[in-house]
Amino acid sequence: MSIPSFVIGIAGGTGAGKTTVARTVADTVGEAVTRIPIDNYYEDLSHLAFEERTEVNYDHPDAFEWELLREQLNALLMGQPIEMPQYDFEAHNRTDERVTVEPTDVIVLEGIFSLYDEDILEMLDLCVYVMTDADVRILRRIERDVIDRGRGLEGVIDQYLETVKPMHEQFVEPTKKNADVIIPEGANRVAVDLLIEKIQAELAADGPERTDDPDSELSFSEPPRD
Ligand SMILES: Nc1ncnc2c1ncn2[C@@H]1O[C@H](COP(=O)(O)OP(=O)(O)O)[C@@H](O)[C@H]1O
Ligand SMILES: O=c1ccn([C@@H]2O[C@H](COP(=O)(O)O)[C@@H](O)[C@H]2O)c(=O)[nH]1
Repeated sequence: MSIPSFVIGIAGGTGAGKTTVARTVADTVGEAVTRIPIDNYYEDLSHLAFEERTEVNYDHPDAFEWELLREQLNALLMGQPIEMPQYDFEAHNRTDERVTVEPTDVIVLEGIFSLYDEDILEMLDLCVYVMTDADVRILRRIERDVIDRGRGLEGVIDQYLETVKPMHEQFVEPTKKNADVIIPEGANRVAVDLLIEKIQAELAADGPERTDDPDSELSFSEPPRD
């Protein structure tokens, strides 16, 4: 088990390429990286019928359970495992399942509001905003929502115009000012390679032999963050 030493937030509009960037980083760097999708922290809406859940504004910050996200991120930073909720986009709801996530050296927090909450910003060492034009994002989203998230074309377009676009302009896009790095177009190879190099440099600076095994001569402990 590790005490995370480097925490990255990856924000950006829907379809910008956040998940693709985060997955590429995690797949390349390997098991030192844990990916935390903020989508897993949408409020539990089990008290609503499916039809009512389709009417919810999922692009407003109030749609998320911030307290749980702060608490679980904080626990990881203290070296404690969490029981991360899971989200089902087809059902518009959290599932009953929880997945145990052990802390690793690098945490990647990814989602439209990764750079929104002041307390979470305090926990991030590197803030990334993936910036992709709105027309490209909506085209990507139509394809993804229809193929992967069980949606109809008309519903995707209505939702985009009624909530996704206005909330993006009001709440998501302004968080770009919190970014240290802006990645154009999502899976931008040059930018993603630089991000991976930065992470590998941070890991190397922490020591290649790093371990928290108390029986190891190389073991060490770090004080929890403020
Ligand atoms: N640079 C890129 N060029 C082309 N397609 C991309 C690029 N980055 C991401 N995509 C594609 O766009 C879609 C949405 O990307 P995703 O990472 O899921 O976006 P987000 O997580 O920001 O909603 C996916 O099908 C992904 O393969
Ligand atoms: O039940 C739900 C929950 C969320 N959404 C939409 O998902 C996107 C955020 O995910 P990305 O991977 O960043 O696109 C957000 O824009 C919500 O509108 C949903 O449709 N239903």
